[in-house]
Amino acid sequence: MRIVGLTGGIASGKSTVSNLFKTHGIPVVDADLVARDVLKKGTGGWKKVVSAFGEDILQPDGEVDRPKLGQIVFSNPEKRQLLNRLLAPYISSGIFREMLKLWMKGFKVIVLDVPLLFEAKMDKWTKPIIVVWVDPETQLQRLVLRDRTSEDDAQNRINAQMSLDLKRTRADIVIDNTGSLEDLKEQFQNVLFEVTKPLTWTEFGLSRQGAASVLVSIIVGVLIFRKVYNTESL
Ligand SMILES: CC(C)(COP(=O)(O)OP(=O)(O)OC[C@H]1O[C@@H](n2cnc3c(N)ncnc32)[C@H](O)[C@@H]1O)[C@@H](O)C(=O)NCCC(=O)NCCS
Ligand SMILES: Nc1ncnc2c1ncn2[C@@H]1O[C@H](COP(=O)(O)OP(=O)(O)OP(=O)(O)O)[C@@H](O)[C@H]1O
Repeated sequence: MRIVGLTGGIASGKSTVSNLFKTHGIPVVDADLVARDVLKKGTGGWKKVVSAFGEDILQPDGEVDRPKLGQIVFSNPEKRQLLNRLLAPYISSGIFREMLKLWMKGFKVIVLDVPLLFEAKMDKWTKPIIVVWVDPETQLQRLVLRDRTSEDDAQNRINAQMSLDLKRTRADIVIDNTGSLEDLKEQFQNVLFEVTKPLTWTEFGLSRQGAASVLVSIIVGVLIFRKVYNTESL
């Protein structure tokens, strides 16, 4: 199985690119959705976070008040690191579970959309790595517009991540999403071509079909060996 890494900065356009993959039949594991699940009321992640940050971060219905927690962690690096540390094991196992489901369904190419792919060192699982880059002014504008937030708040969130310029140096493929959606779709055609190239032997071995072929080869090998061995010992 080919595990494509998709990352970038906040509001750089990862979800927009993810949607293009999905419309072309390539499934996407969305780490933000996994991170939401592991913070739902009553889960292990929720318990850890409530005991570390206190009940003040809860809404009256007991769910985490996400904007409130966001304000705390995006303006305080130590608290953000604490939240990351608490949730990281739940997020990685959630991502792994989603990947396993897609593996069992027989998908040969899947995309992991992980905003903190490099920060969480998940880049070693993925090849190729796609970074969706955007110029800083456009990123800030789009974030303010999408989240209807202040420039200060948006800048805090941008500053909480590794810089997009550094991320692009670690990419196999860079998508520059500073232009229009039409520009993006045009670049996406090349990306799709790269990502859907025939699998390498290693990728094939990691796919469900590859694993099945290895298993069948082993069984056939053992049967032939036993037949030859039995014939010789007669
Ligand atoms: C702080 C929380 C509650 C704020 O929730 P909110 O609904 O406002 O934002 P949402 O989860 O939709 O995230 C929006 C974007 O913020 C950025 N972001 C989220 N968490 C982090 C983080 N810990 N560090 C840096 N950037 C982050 C990502 O680019 C993400 O796409 C939430 O982001 C969270 O639980 N974060 C910790 C989990 C995490 O690391 N998520 C990223 C998945 S790899
Ligand atoms: N090329 C583009 N032209 C104009 N608007 C765009 C373009 N690409 C994305 N957008 C808009 O910019 C905003 C951010 O895009 P998107 O939500 O895809 O970013 P993201 O990287 O997934 O963000 P997050 O890290 O918060 O999940 C959205 O409102 C989206 O509609």
